[in-house]
Formats: sequence, structure tokens, C-alpha cells
Amino acid sequence: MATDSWAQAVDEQEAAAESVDDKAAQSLLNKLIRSNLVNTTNQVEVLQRDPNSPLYSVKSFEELRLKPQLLQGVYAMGFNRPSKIQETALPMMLAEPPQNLIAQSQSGTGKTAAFVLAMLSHVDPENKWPQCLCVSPTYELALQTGKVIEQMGKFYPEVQLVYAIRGNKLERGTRLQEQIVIGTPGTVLDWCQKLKFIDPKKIKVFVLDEADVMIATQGHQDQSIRIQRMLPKTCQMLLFSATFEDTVWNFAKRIVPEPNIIKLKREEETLDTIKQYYVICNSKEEKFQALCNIYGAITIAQAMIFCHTRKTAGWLAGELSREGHRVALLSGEMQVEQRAAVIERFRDGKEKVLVTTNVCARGIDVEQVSVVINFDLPVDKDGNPDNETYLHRIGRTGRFGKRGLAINMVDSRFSMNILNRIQEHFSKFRIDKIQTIPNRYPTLVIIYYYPSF
Ligand SMILES: Nc1ncnc2c1ncn2[C@@H]1O[C@H](COP(=O)(O)OP(=O)(O)OP(=O)(O)O)[C@@H](O)[C@H]1O
Repeated sequence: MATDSWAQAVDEQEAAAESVDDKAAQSLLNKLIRSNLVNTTNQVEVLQRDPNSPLYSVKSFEELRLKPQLLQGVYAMGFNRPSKIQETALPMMLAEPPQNLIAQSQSGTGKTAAFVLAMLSHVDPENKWPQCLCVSPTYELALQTGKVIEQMGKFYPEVQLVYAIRGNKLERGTRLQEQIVIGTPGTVLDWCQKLKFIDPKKIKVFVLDEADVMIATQGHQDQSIRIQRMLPKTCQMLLFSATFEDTVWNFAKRIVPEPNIIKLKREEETLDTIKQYYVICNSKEEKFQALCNIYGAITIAQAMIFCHTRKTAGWLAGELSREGHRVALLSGEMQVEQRAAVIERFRDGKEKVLVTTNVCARGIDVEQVSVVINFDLPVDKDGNPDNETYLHRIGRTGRFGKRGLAINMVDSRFSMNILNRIQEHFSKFRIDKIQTIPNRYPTLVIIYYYPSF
């Protein structure tokens, strides 16, 4: 592909990637497809507001002295013990007097469950007015969190929940009786300020979820700050985020005064168990041929194939299907629910190969993938190697000490240069060339690693 058209395609993709919907959609997708806690051995980093107070963490839910109805709810959800982030966050959130918290850990590590438990614990069911306010970036994410509140509070029916989301129209003059309000910033702000359904001065716990997604949305940041300003000084402020770039951090500090901070260090990517190769091809068609050979040899393993554009992904999925392969295609035009359904089928092994664009699959966790194929190498919008994405892609394979395989398809001097620069960037990487016996060598390599899948 000529550099110009490549760069143009990247622009289009990246522009799409930067859309807010995309971030919120990723987050929602992960929630929809995830059935379990993300398994992590990461270290927790804690920065306490008062460094002299002893750091208290729990290894069981009993130690938290939860209300029996809540403990029952936790166990009914199948939680046996607190997750890594919950071990430290829950004692802080449940402490008296309440402590503020900023917590960051990757998605799926139990943040939502943690703050839901904190909200349910702090509510006084006798008081028929909103006491906990939780703000989420989108309607769908608010609904997901609401579901967790409903599940966890199943045995605590005195506590009621209301959704402050578009479409939920209440009569003027209404005074809410529900103790927990979950919603999106715009509606929550209206309900507090303009419509006065909520008395913000009576809020005891304020949760701002998915801060990284929130700040990517025009207007949400300001609205969240305006809500926060209406709350009493004594209100407990809790902020959660999957990532912690400077922008998130600056926002977090404005929302949460005098915070305790918990960070879950991202697992050091040890890529020793992943073998990385590249194969030189002269055209898209040759890449496809090489892929067929590889695919033929890995039918019991699951592979993810990344293309640069939707067009290539669509073409490739079509070609593979014509060859009789069962292929799932994840494409940016799909609705979130459709995408979730595709990923779920793949996760359940109904399809063995998932073809996708990087943009579409960014941040989506599919754990069991053992082979990653970069049909196109990842580049950023300036046409430079996107090292982080490369790492993220190949990091999908070889999890939990299993062996994994990453194969890069190189089809031009441009892509060879990209690959070399990726290799230079990660000085400890070795990306070996698959010697050119066209169409056969990849298969041999795979057979060699096959027994370990
Ligand atoms: N202590 C626990 N034991 C077992 N499963 C848990 C525990 N805590 C949470 N889970 C489950 O793990 C999954 C992820 O948890 P949760 O949604 O709270 O993570 P999260 O960090 O909030 O993720 P996201 O950033 O995507 O919102 C959910 O299916 C949840 O039910």
C-alpha cells in the first residue's frame, strides 16, 4: 500500500477512535462480555492522605462487618473473597469518618462492585431521600452499574434506586424518595439544580465512575464539577478510573479533595513466552495465502487478526469465509450489542478466528487468544509505529504463562521499516523472520508450537 493512502486510512481510523462513543463502547463491551473478575497478581500502590494511619486491608468480606443483607448479596453474586483492589479500597471507603478515594485499576478488577458495596453500606434505609449519587459517562454504563446495585442489594429491599438518565421524565415538583441515584452528568445536574428532585446537600456519598471516559466527553467534566460543588463538604467523594493519564489525574484532583489514592500497577508485560515472527509477502493476496497456511494449522487455537482498515478486515473475513473457515468479523459500524454478541461467540469458541480493526478491538479483553496476527502493522495517525498498540495486541497471547505466538505480515518497505522501529523501541524484543519458503514456512512454525496451546 502506498504510504499516502495508508496514512489517510490511519487518519480516518484514528479520528473514529478518538470519538467518545468508542471509549464508552469499549467499556460497555467489556462489561457485557466479561463473566469473571480479571485475574491479576498486580501490586497495589497506596498513597494515604494520613501516612501515619495504619494501612488496613481485608482478605474476607466478613472482616468488613457488612450488614448481613449485603453479605448475603455479595455471596449470592458468587464473590468468595475481595479482589485485589477491593482488599484495600473497601476498608477505606467504609471507614468512619468517611475517607475520600481516587482509585485506578484496569477494567474488570472489581471497582464497580467495590463502590456499589460502599454506597449500599452507607445508606440509611429509614431516610427516604437520595443519599448516594453515582455519575456514569453514558446511559448504558449507568444501567450496567444500576444492575450491580440491584443484584447486590437484592436482600436489602428497603434501599431503592432511581436512574437519572435521559428518558426518565418525572413530574415537576417531585421529591425523590429513593436513597441511591445513578445517572449521567447532565440529567443529574438538572435534577439537582433546575428541577430540584434531589437535595444535593443531603448527599453522603458521591461516586464518579469511569473518569477516563467521562473526561473524553464534551461537557461531562464541567457538569461533574458543577454537581460536586453543590455537595456538602462532608460528602464522601469517590472517583474511579481504568487509566490515569495526566488529564484524568487533574480532573480527579478537582473532584476529590484530600484523597487517598489506590493504584493497581499494570502487570509487567513479560513477553518471554510469546514468540514473535514476521513474514514477508508482496501483496495483500500473498498475505492472505500465508494466513491460510497458518490458519489451517491452528484450527483448535483461537486467533485474532488485526487489519488496519474496516475495508481490509471485511475483505479478509470474506476471503477466509470463502475458503470455508468460520470467521467472526468485528467491525466499527456495528452497534455495541452486536459487537458484544460477536465477541461473546468468539469467547465461547464458536468461531476460532476473529478479524478486526485495531480501533474496534482496542481495549477489549479476549483472554484465551493464543495467536495474534498483524495482517497490517499498527501505526499511529502520523504513520509512525504505534508501539503501545503492538504491545497490547501481542500481549493478548501468552497469558498466564501459556505460550503464545505473534505473526506480523510485512508487505512493503514501509511496513518493514515500521517493524524495525517497533523492534528497536522494545530493545528486548526479538522478532524473527520466517524464512521464505512461501506459503509453507508459517505452517511449520506453528506446528512446532502447537503442542503447547
Ligand atoms: N470479589 C469478587 N469476586 C468475584 N467476582 C467479582 C468480585 N468483584 C467483582 N467481581 C466480578 O468481576 C467482574 C468485574 O468486576 P467489576 O465490573 O466490578 O470491575 P470494574 O473494575 O468495575 O470493571 P470496569 O472498569 O469494566 O467497570 C464482574 O463480573 C463482577 O461481578
